[in-house]
Amino acid sequence: MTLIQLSEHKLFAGRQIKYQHHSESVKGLMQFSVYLPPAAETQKVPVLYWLSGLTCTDENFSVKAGAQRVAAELGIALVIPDTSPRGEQVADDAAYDLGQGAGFYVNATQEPWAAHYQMYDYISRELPSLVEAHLPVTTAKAISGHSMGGHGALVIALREVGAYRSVSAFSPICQPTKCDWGKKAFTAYLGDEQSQWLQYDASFLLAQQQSSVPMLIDQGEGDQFYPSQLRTEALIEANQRSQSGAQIRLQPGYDHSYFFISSFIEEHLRFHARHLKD
Ligand SMILES: N[C@@H](CCC(=O)N[C@@H](CSC=O)C(=O)NCC(=O)O)C(=O)O
Repeated sequence: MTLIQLSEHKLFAGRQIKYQHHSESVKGLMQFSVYLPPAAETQKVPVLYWLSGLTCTDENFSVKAGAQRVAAELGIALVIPDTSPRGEQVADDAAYDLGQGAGFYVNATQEPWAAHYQMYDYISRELPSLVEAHLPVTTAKAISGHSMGGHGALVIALREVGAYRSVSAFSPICQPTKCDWGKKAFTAYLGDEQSQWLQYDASFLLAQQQSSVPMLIDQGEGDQFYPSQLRTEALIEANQRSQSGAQIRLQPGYDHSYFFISSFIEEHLRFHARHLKD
């Protein structure tokens, strides 16, 4: 599989690069961005995967989060994929919370979505293999994300036991089986059988077992989607029930935007660095 470089910018002595490639999982062209810190010029570096939220591409986090300065200092690569398959041949919906830009990081089983919406496999298997084969990175991985992407990061880290050194999330959709965003997307992508939904519900997965993956979550108390869509309390309860030791912090006054993410991204990067450098 080849990577086609679309753009490159020097940034904090490292490189911000956008790639395009054919994906076997989603059966089409995908784009992702990478930040390679200066250390990657001379050695392999660990990677933080960032999963974005509804309506996003790889651009939102790349230009709004302000993560690259600290990633440069810590010697961590950032890999920032798109949030769904794209293109005229790919099923879509007029609403912002279904279809292109809203893949929910699941493997769809229902038509017309199943042909291309295989985002779980793309993020958890194909993309790391591609990145590790073509870029100067080690196999040490962490994962983080925002909102729909926070849901994706938590579900992937909880299901792929041992694959990620740490997981973090900003304003994650904690219990998608019980909120309007999740119920709409899961009905479309996975069908009406709700037992199929639970494999993608972080609160359900965390309640089932004591998780050993270090986990940090920040939720703004001024978030317009909190608590109705995000259901943070379900994750807090699951964390208590399973005694998993996740840090789940409520941050007074912060909303759902990238202003919140940029306020705490440094703490998340330093949290991941501690586990990636072990
Ligand atoms: N357009 C919608 C809300 C869309 C939105 O807020 N998207 C968030 C993620 S929400 C959960 O996944 C986002 O990251 N937007 C991109 C950005 O750069 O801020 C509406 O109007 O309600």
